[in-house]
Order: sequence, then structure tokens, then C-alpha cells
Amino acid sequence: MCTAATYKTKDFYFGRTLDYEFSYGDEVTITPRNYPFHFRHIGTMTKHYAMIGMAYVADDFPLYYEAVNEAGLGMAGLNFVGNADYKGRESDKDNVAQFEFIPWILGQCASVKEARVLLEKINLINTPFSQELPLAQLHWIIADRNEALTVESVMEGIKIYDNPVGVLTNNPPFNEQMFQLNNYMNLSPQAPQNHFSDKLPLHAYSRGMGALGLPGDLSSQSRFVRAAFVKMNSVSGDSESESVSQFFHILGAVDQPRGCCDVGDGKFEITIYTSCCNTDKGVYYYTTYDNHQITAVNMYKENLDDSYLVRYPLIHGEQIKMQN
Ligand SMILES: C[C@H](CCC(=O)NCCS(=O)(=O)O)[C@H]1CC[C@H]2[C@@H]3[C@H](O)C[C@@H]4C[C@H](O)CC[C@]4(C)[C@H]3C[C@H](O)[C@]12C
Repeated sequence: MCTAATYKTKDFYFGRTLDYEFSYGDEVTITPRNYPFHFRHIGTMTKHYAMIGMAYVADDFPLYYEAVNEAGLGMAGLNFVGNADYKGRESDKDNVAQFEFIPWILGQCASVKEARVLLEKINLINTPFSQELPLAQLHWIIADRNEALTVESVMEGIKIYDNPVGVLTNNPPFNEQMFQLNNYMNLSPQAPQNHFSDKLPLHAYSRGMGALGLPGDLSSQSRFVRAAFVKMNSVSGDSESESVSQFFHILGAVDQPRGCCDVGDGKFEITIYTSCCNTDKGVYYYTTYDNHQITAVNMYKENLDDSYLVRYPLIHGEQIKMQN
């Protein structure tokens, strides 16, 4: 399971948790403006916005899981198993393979508004990257500081939903996830009042009781509700460190500790990494399962007019600061 979220203070932040039972070899990857994206069916994109994000690089192609571009647009792919459906090629459409979708949008669009125009012509096709890397069944969140949307390629075709929460998890389809929020509209960060019965002397015996009923499990529907509640009620200062800290707290609410999600064969789904990108400053912050110190890569410290990928392997292992 994974959870993606947006957060706005002075700057706009975009990130996700990547939950899985193994890692592909994730690296923070910067694609400069002149790196040629050789797409399978729609030619080569030789000049584009620079982007930074988490990717597995195969055959010198950045297979992004999530990224943001220098214009401030972010995009993340999350598992959508059993619902994602990619199509065959169509002559009057932009035939984009699932693994090309993030570069296709972030390479060309400065905003969600611009992405909407490209999405009108898109056909997400069923071409796998390779035999070893078959199609990933995903849906996506695309967001800028003004709005967010969710894109799903399902049996009936492409669905585009406004995403007013700025959160995405996995199944079920996004419109069903959103509908579920109706069931939690009574939750509140405030202390509850007794609406149960005026004949009973009920009282709030603990802080935090306004959110009693917020689901605590790791299912994707529950994580959606929990991340939405935490994000929508989030309060922080707007400095960089306060914003980044708060962002990691929002996603901390859906963190998966090893042992709680058994996927069989002695394997457990865990939060492999958590990311938070300042889309205005091009800084990608991350923590990993076993390294809680926030590490950051600044896209603008690289030559963004270059044509070669810049890759940073993740730093693992706890960095503990001894105080005495
Ligand atoms: C496993 C990742 C999604 C994590 C997630 O949503 N887990 C939820 C588990 S569950 O359903 O809810 O059980 C996804 C997100 C992005 C995916 C990667 C990207 O799409 C890029 C390429 C795409 C290739 O087709 C496959 C390898 C791959 C490198 C993908 C591997 C894997 O499917 C990734 C890493």
C-alpha cells in the first residue's frame, strides 16, 4: 500500500509513502532538461522541464514512482491492482505506456490545468517496459499548489477525478474512496459534545476523543480516511523546516511497521521510504524504513541543462545523534 499527499504552507509540498515488501533499487533521480526521453510510440522528447523524484533506472530510462518538475507540478503512481486496465494503440491518441506517463506529463506541463489538456488525448497503453519489468497496475495523482486530480485507466477508459483532498492511496477507485469520507464527517479535532442522549451524563474523559472512529488499520480505504483527516486538519508554521516536519507527520499517520501487514512467505509490507518534495525549491526530502534522519537532494545544485541522469542511491541505516 502506498499513500500520496500534498501540503501547502508558503511553498507547496508533494510526497508519498512507498509501501511494499521489496525494493526495486530506488534512487533519487534528477532528469535534466536535455535528457532525451525515447518514448515507445510517440517519438523522442529532447527538451522538457527538469524533474526530480524517486525512480528505478533501467537501460538509462528513469522509471519514476513519483516526481516533481521545475514548474512545480507533482505526480505519483500508486498501486491500483485489479482495476487498472491499459489499452491497445489508437491512431488518433497519444499512446503513452504506463511507465512513460510521469515523464510525459511532467516533461511538458507546468500546471494541473495544462495536464488536463494532455489528458484529453492520452491513451495509456499496455506496452510493458521489458519482460523482467511487466506492467505495473497503477493510478496517479497529479497536483500543483492550486489543485489536484486523480487519473485512472480502467476497463471503461480514462477517468479523471478532481481530488479536493490531495490524498491518494490504492483500491477502491477514487470516487468510492471519496464517498467513504461521508461516513466520517462527524470526526473532529475538537472535544466531542454529548449528542448520544441528554439523559446520560457522558463526558469527554480524554483528549483526542473527537476523532474516535478514525480507522486505524492499514487497508487502503482506512489509510485514505486517516491521511485525509490528518492533512485537512494539519496546522504548522510555514518555514521550510516546520512545513517539512509537518509533512512527514502527516504521512507518519499511515506508516507501516514491519510485522503488521503479512503478505505471506515470511514477507511483510513496510514503508520502504517516505518522500516530501518542496516543489517550489526543487528539494526532495526522504526518510527510509531504517533511516529516520531526513536526507535531501536539491535539484538546483545540478546542471539542469545537462542531458544525463543524476542518481543518488538512498542512504540507509539509522543516523543516531548521541547527546552525551
Ligand atoms: C510497488 C509500487 C507501488 C506501491 C504500492 O502502491 N503498494 C501497494 C500494495 S497494495 O496493492 O495495496 O497491496 C509501484 C509504484 C511505482 C511502480 C514502478 C513504476 O511504475 C516504474 C516501473 C514500471 C514497470 O512497468 C514495472 C517496474 C516499475 C519500477 C514499477 C514497480 C512497482 O510497480 C512500483 C514501484
